[in-house]
Amino acid sequence: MGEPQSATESAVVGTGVGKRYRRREALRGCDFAIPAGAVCGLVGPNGSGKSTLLSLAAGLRQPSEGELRVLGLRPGLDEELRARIAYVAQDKPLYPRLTVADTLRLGRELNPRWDEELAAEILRQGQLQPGSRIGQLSGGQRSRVALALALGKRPELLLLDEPMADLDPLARHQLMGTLMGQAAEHGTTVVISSHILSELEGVIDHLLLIDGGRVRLDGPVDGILESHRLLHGSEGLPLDGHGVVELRRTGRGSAALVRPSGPIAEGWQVETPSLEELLLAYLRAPEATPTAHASRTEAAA
Ligand SMILES: Nc1ncnc2c1ncn2[C@@H]1O[C@H](COP(=O)(O)OP(=O)(O)OP(=O)(O)O)[C@@H](O)[C@H]1O
Repeated sequence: MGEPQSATESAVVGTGVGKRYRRREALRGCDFAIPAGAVCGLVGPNGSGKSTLLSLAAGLRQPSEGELRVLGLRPGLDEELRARIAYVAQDKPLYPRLTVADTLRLGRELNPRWDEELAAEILRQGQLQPGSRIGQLSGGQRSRVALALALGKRPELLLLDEPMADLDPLARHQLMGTLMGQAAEHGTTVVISSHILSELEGVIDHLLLIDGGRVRLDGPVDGILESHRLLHGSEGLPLDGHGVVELRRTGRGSAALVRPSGPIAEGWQVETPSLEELLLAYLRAPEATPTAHASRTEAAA
């Protein structure tokens, strides 16, 4: 078994990763590095390639081009990796005929580092009956079982594909708290895809934004926010020389998200964007200049 990754190493590294499904190109030329111990938000519009990227990292598929390393190994090819990562797919595949208790027993039998107490607690919080069949649970209840299995495994890397999408707000809040507590306690790297941007604020410390199968942003959240400014002002104020991610009209004038390259012209009201404001601007402006590499470099500087 390989050595655990130190905090300075990367847990997931993509180099020119591409994935093609027959004629459709889902990912192209993706370069990124998610540090070990990070909680990484994987964000992008529908069909941008998030699930594809997670399934590659989980070793369920192989890249069509480039290289992907997970905990220093090749997912799907290096067998030992299977025990060290947990993957919760978007459709939460579980055995519908098994009961909740059978499912937990399977987790216990298959995973040497199984944390029974944690898995059982997650199920108890959702008031799930051990004798209930998986096939008769609601979508949110199945998500809870899938998360109990994944967390109970005590993985070094947790890959979560929209894990909270069908949970009610209270359950989401509670499970996110459990997830973050466990990640902090055990130094688990978490990669979580989500469309609920407010859910990621204050939770993730690394951002991977993909759009149209390409990486647009990859870096520490603090550094990315710090390298952008949100501007409000009257229409026609100059933005010369700055990298403009988005410029739009508002009821009272103009708003812009920019990557400043020097002093900002007088008249603009200047703020550092929140994570949600930054992500919304990028998602609204899909054709903006690709900035992935520059962001990472600046954020690291
Ligand atoms: N098994 C498949 N066969 C063919 N094309 C696929 C397959 N899975 C995904 N795709 C295509 O690859 C692209 C990326 O899909 P993917 O599911 O990775 O996106 P996503 O960002 O996870 O989307 P969403 O936010 O809707 O879940 C899409 O154009 C999709 O139609």
